[in-house]
Amino acid sequence: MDLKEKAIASLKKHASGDAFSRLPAALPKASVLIPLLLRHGKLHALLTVRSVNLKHHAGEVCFPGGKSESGDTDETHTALREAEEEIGLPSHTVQVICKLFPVLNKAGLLITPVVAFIESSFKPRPNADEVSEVFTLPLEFFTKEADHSCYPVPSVFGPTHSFMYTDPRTGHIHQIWGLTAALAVTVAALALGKKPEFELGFDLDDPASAFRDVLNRRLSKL
Ligand SMILES: Nc1ncnc2c1ncn2[C@@H]1O[C@H](COP(=O)(O)O)[C@@H](OP(=O)(O)O)[C@H]1O
Ligand SMILES: CCC(=O)SCCNC(=O)CCNC(=O)[C@H](O)C(C)(C)COP(=O)(O)O
Ligand SMILES: [Mg+2]
Repeated sequence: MDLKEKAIASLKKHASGDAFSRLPAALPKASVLIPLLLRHGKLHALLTVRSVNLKHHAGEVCFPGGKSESGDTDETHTALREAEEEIGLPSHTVQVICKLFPVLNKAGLLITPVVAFIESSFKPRPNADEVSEVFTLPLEFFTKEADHSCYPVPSVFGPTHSFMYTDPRTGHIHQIWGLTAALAVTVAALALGKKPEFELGFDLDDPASAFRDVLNRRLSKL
């Protein structure tokens, strides 16, 4: 099996399917697309920098995504629609792999991560109202200690991860932290089948129970 097939097989084992379909329907929903691609023989992930003019998370690094709209058929539709709106990613070129367990953020928004492969030749067209920059980086970056630190503040799993990534193409330094870092670390560990050099916060052999526990703990506090 090549790198991409291995990643797909491994990620599919952790698909949440409809395991969370009985959650309160009234919860506001959002989706993020975690776009993976092959570049120079390695798995990469695509991230965006949010416009400084946005009301929420201005200037922060995040995956393409956003809130569910009434016309969306499901969480995957939301992720693909948002990615098309924000970075001009044509939905029909995307190979959706799976949905992971949703995460409930502090604002009570239920966020479903959708993992997908995109074409290596994809050229982003950022919508300047929402996205100021798009960059890709090797997925294994999120398994290394070198540019990683931890804040002793609880995030999705364990402490809050933070990474400083210097994009060799632009020289820009990007901080990736909080929810986005937690999702990136999770997908890197699952897709590469590799334990990070720092504490992951869940058992790589059985992430589904950790994801379910986190969600149930958050839901019980609603
Ligand atoms: N054309 C536009 N110009 C400015 N802001 C926009 C916009 N389209 C969407 N937004 C805002 O961008 C944020 C992200 O949208 P989305 O969920 O579609 O990704 C939302 O704000 P809030 O985060 O304040 O709700 C939304 O209102
Ligand atoms: C949970 C809060 C944090 O972790 S803040 C830390 C760094 N910022 C992020 O990880 C961005 C988190 N926010 C998003 O990904 C999006 O705002 C969203 C998916 C929650 C909603 O999308 P929208 O585009 O409507 O803001
Ligand atoms: Mg958005």
